Amino acid sequence: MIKVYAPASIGNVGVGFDILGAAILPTDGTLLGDLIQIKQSKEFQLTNIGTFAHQLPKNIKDNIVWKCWDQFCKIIKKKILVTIVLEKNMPIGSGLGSSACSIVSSLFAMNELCNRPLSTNKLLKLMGKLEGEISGSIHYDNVSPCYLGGLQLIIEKNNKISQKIPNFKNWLWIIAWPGIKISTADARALLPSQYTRTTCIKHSRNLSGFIHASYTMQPKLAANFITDVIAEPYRSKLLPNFTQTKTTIKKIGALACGISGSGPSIFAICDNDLTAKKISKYLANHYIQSKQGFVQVCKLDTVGTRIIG
Ligand SMILES: Nc1ncnc2c1ncn2[C@@H]1O[C@H](COP(=O)(O)OP(=O)(O)O)[C@@H](O)[C@H]1O
Ligand SMILES: N[C@@H](CCOP(=O)(O)O)C(=O)O
Repeated sequence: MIKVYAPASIGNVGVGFDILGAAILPTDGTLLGDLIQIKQSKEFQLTNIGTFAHQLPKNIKDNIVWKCWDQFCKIIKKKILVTIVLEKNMPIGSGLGSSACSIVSSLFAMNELCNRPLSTNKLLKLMGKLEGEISGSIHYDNVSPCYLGGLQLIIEKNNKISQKIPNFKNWLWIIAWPGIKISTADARALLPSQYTRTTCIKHSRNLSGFIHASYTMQPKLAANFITDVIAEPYRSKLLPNFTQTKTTIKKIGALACGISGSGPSIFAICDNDLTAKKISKYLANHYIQSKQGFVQVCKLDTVGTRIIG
């Protein structure tokens, strides 16, 4: 039996719509991600457990884990019968890469069980394909950091899908899931198909400036480039009191703040524990909308998906 853990992720990271993603790990050691246990068996079985198992589709063939198993077997041209236990710890429609956690953990686990017939690149390509089937269009900014860890820049060039970029080890990434659901597909449908030249220039300056500041180790400059002119202007209305929350968090001392993925989770970045505590307290008291919601102080998960048992 193989046990695999796949971490939560922040898609877009504010400044890189669809092409920047960060894997995160709570500083208190909480495993904020999905777990998959897999072993070969006489027939295919999938059991869902965990806090958010009740949110999963009732029909087994609608569970993305079944789709991953089915497509993996088709690619390797062998029907490998397995028993899978999915520990669904990530809320669906959270903006924390919930579908990516299930996609990456199940494909990673199948590939390990079958002695890695697929290369890293082929596996990541398949992950992106399955993510696209769920959200309506392929994007790698959740599956790539979830799989490979760290801060991933989606390049899709020279037969490479993504590459890790430098990060600031003293950055703390505070995430808050308010306890409500926003479908990625719906949030993507909200975005315009075209942007003005001014917006394109602003976006390219922000993204290239962030990458430049990351490589030249200028944290304050990097944080100042974390501005979303692509998705936030259209999606912020879906998030409860987003504008007020963002303004207050910045006043408390956040270096940057934005929508995590397609929302409703938000993320804030700071560089010290005291500010992280103040931001967390504010979010817990003002952004959480139901008892299911949560706030976590995280660091970047530099490892990504791994075998834990
Ligand atoms: N194992 C799974 N984990 C997450 N979502 C799943 C899974 N299996 C099927 N789904 C479906 O995929 C969709 C995921 O929605 P999405 O908005 O992309 O979530 P997230 O943004 O959290 O990844 C939902 O309709 C959900 O029912
Ligand atoms: N780039 C995507 C990211 C979606 O992240 P999720 O965690 O909400 O699935 C987008 O913004 O649509």
